Amino acid sequence: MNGLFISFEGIDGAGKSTHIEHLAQAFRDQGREVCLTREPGGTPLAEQLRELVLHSAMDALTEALLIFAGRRDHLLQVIEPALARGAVVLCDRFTDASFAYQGAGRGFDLQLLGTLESWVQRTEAAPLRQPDLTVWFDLPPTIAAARLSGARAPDRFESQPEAFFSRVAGGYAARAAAEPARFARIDAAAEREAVALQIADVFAARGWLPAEEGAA
Ligand SMILES: Nc1ncnc2c1ncn2[C@@H]1O[C@H](COP(=O)(O)OP(=O)(O)OP(=O)(O)O)[C@@H](O)[C@H]1O
Ligand SMILES: Cc1cn([C@H]2C[C@H](O)[C@@H](COP(=O)(O)O)O2)c(=O)[nH]c1=O
Repeated sequence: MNGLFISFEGIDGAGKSTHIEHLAQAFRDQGREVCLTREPGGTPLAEQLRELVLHSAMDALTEALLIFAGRRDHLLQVIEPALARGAVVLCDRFTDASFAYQGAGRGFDLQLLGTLESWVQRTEAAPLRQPDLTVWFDLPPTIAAARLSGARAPDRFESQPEAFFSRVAGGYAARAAAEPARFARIDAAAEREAVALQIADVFAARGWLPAEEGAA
């Protein structure tokens, strides 16, 4: 069976974590091996880099390089081996987040991000490894902020002002417009159950899960 690489994207608080575990179980119920992972992070080394990126002050280039360094390790140690085994890789964020947060959010050079993407995502198995599907939780920043308010101590990204998240949301919209076949937009402002149904439809339409299996 072919591996499947699925990423989940959206601004902080968009609702990704709420739905990923249920999807993982739906795939397991179909007899699939599931690799549940995240970025930044996903390997011991990349988790250490995550701690730095989320909590230590640094300039935009340092931030981008650390994120892509972690991504390289994650891709080689976890994602590629899982895909080679035929597993379903469910990844909470991948490179679209770099274009949205570092590119659109911080104003970092998009061309340089493209160069890093092409270096880091070239593997023995793929000239440019990208997700087969990116589930994009689209949510206005005001709603996300309200959902997250008081929930946890904010990290370097979560403590950014609303204008930052408006730019990040615009960055995701631009990536989705550039690759409409890879992206599935979810109206994440809907009630939890309605969001789950939208996700179920996306997976059923691709024949990856039975119609009822994706709904929480
Ligand atoms: N459809 C929804 N309606 C209302 N609240 C929701 C909905 N979906 C998720 N939430 C709540 O919003 C908060 C953020 O959700 P969640 O942690 O799933 O987002 P996330 O995208 O994983 O965030 P982050 O990337 O910052 O970790 C949680 O408290 C969650 O219970
Ligand atoms: C992959 C990736 C992530 N980020 C940011 C986005 C989030 O604010 C944090 C991760 O936190 P989460 O609660 O696990 O979602 O990291 C980024 O700026 N660039 C990236 O490439």
